[in-house]
Amino acid sequence: MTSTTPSVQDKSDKDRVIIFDTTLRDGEQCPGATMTFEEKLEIAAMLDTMGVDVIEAGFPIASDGDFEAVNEIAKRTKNAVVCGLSRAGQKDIDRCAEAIRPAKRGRIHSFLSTSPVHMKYKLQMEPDAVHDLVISSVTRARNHTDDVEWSSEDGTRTEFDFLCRCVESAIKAGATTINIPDTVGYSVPEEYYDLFKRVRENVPNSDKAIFSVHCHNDLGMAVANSMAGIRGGARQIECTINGIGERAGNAALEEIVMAMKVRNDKLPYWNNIDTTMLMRASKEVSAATSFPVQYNKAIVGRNAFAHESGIHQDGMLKNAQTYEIMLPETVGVKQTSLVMGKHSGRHAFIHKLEEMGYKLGQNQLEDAFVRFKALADRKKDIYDEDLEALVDQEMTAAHDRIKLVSLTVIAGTHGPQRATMKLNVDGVVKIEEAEGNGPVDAVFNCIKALVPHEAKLELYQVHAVTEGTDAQAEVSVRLAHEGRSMTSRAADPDTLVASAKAYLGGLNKIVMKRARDMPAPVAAAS
Ligand SMILES: CC(=O)SCCNC(=O)CCNC(=O)[C@H](O)C(C)(C)COP(=O)(O)OP(=O)(O)OC[C@H]1O[C@@H](n2cnc3c(N)ncnc32)[C@H](O)[C@@H]1OP(=O)(O)O
Ligand SMILES: CC(C)C(=O)C(=O)O
Ligand SMILES: [Mg+2]
Repeated sequence: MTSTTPSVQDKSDKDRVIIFDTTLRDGEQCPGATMTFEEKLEIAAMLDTMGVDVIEAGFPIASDGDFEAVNEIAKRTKNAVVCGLSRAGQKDIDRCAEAIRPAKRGRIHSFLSTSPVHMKYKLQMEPDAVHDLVISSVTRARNHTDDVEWSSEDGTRTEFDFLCRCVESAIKAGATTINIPDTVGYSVPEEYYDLFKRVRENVPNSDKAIFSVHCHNDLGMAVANSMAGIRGGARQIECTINGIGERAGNAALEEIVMAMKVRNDKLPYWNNIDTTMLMRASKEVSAATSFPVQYNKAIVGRNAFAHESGIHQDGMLKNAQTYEIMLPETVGVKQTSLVMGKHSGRHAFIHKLEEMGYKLGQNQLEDAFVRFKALADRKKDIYDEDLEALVDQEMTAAHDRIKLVSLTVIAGTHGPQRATMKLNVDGVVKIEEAEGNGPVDAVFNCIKALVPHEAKLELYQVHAVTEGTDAQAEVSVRLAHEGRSMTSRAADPDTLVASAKAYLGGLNKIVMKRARDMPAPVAAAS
C-alpha cells in the first residue's frame, strides 16, 4: 500500500499541526476514569515517547493529588511541553505555575466562559467583567511563563463580536495560544471552519497566536469538527487517547492522526506522532481507566483490522487494499485478522486451515466446510481450537462405518434420563431408545443396544475447547477391548452429542482393527 504522507521535503511549517493531548485532564474528567498517580506518570511517559507536543497533565488546583501528578510529570517529561489547567482566578493560576515549574517547557492553560448562558448562569458575571478577567488572568499567567494558552469556554455558543474582543485582549495580554472550544459538542464542521476563519480575519493581532481546536463528541462530530477548524487556520488540536473525556468524550487522537496520514491528499497537514504506538497507547489508557475500547472503534478497536465476511476475506486474501485503507502495522497492530464465523467463505476457511498446517483433500474440505458452517450457526466465536477439533474429527471420521444420524436426550430432575438414537451402520439406519442413570449413561446404553459389543469404558473425560457457555465440549473416551485400549475424542457444542461421537469413534477404531483380520460384514456385526 502506498503512503500518502508527505515526504520530509514536502512538509512545511505552515502545515504542521501541534498535537495537544488532554487524556490526563479532560480525559480523566469523565465519570469513572480517574487514574492513579503512577498510571498518570506512565501514560505521560508514553505520550512523550509517542511524539505528543503538549501534555495537559491535570488541573493543579483540583486536588493535592492532581498537583503532585502535574508536578512529577513536569519533572520527568523530556520532550513535550507540560501544561496545567487553571480557572481565571489568581490562586488557580499561581498553583498551576508552581506545578509546572520543574518542566523544561511548561504551559499555563487558563480558561473562562464567554457564552451568554455560561456568563449569566454559571459565572453570574457581566460580559465586561468577564473581559476584564480575561486580561488580568492572562497577564498573571504570563508573569509566570512565556507559554500561555487562553480558552474561551463554550466558544462555539459565544456571540461573535464578544469572542473576537476577548481573543484580541487575551493575545494583547500575552496569550500565545488561543483555544476556541466546542465545549458542548454543538458545532458542525462548516460552522467550526467558518468560526476560525472569521475570528482570524477579524482579530487584528490574530497572527501573534496559534489557534487551537478542542472538540467534544456529543453529536459524534469531534474529529470532523477538529479537522474543519484546522482547515479554518487552527494549528493545534486538543484530543485524547480513545477519545475519552467529558460526557461523550473528546476528539480521539488516534483518529485525528490517522486521518491526516491516510487522507493527506485532502488534509495536507502533518504532526510528529509515531503512529506505530497508537495501539499500545490505547491499551494503556484503557487499562488505566478500566474503560473498554468499543469493538468497532476506528483505528484501535479490536475489529478495526478484522474481517469475518467471506466476500471481504476473499478480497483481503487477494489484495489487502480491497478492504483496508491503512496497513495495520502503521498503528501498531501486528496483522489483519480473518475471523472465522458464520459469514466466512471457502477461501478464508482453506487459508485458515493451511495456516494451521492442515492439507485436506477436496471432498474432506467440502465436508469440513459444511460442518464448520453448521457449527458457526450455533456458536458465536469460532477459535482455532474449534477448527482443529472439527478437522481432526473430519479426518478420522472419513472411514467410519458407524455414524451418528441423530440423538435426542431427555434429562433433568425427573429421571430416569432417556435417549433416542439413530445410527447408520454400514449403510443401514437403526433406531433405539434407552434409559440410564444420567444422560450420558442413557446415551451409552443406546449405543450398546444398537451396536452390541464387549468393549469396556475405561475413561470418560469432558473439557471445554474454548471459553464461554457456547464453547465446544471435547469428550475423550478410552475403550478396552481384547487386551487393548482405544482412545477417541470428539467435540461438539452439545456435550451429549460429543460423548456419543467420542464413544462411536472408539467403536469405529475397534471395527477397523477387526476389519484388518476378518471380512468386513463379520467385523461390523461383531
Ligand atoms: C469545560 C471544562 O472542562 S472546565 C474544567 C472542568 N474540570 C473540573 O471542574 C475538574 C476539577 N474541578 C474541581 O476540582 C473543582 O470544581 C474546583 C477545585 C476547580 C473548584 O471547586 P469549588 O471551589 O468547590 O467550586 P465548584 O466546583 O463547586 O464551582 C465552580 C466555581 O468556579 C467558578 N468558575 C467556573 N469556571 C471558572 C473560570 N474559568 N474562572 C473562574 N471561575 C470559574 C464557578 O462560577 C464557581 O464559582 P462560585 O463558587 O463562585 O459559584
Ligand atoms: C477547559 C476547556 C478547554 C475545555 O475542556 C472545554 O471547553 O471543553
Ligand atoms: Mg473539554
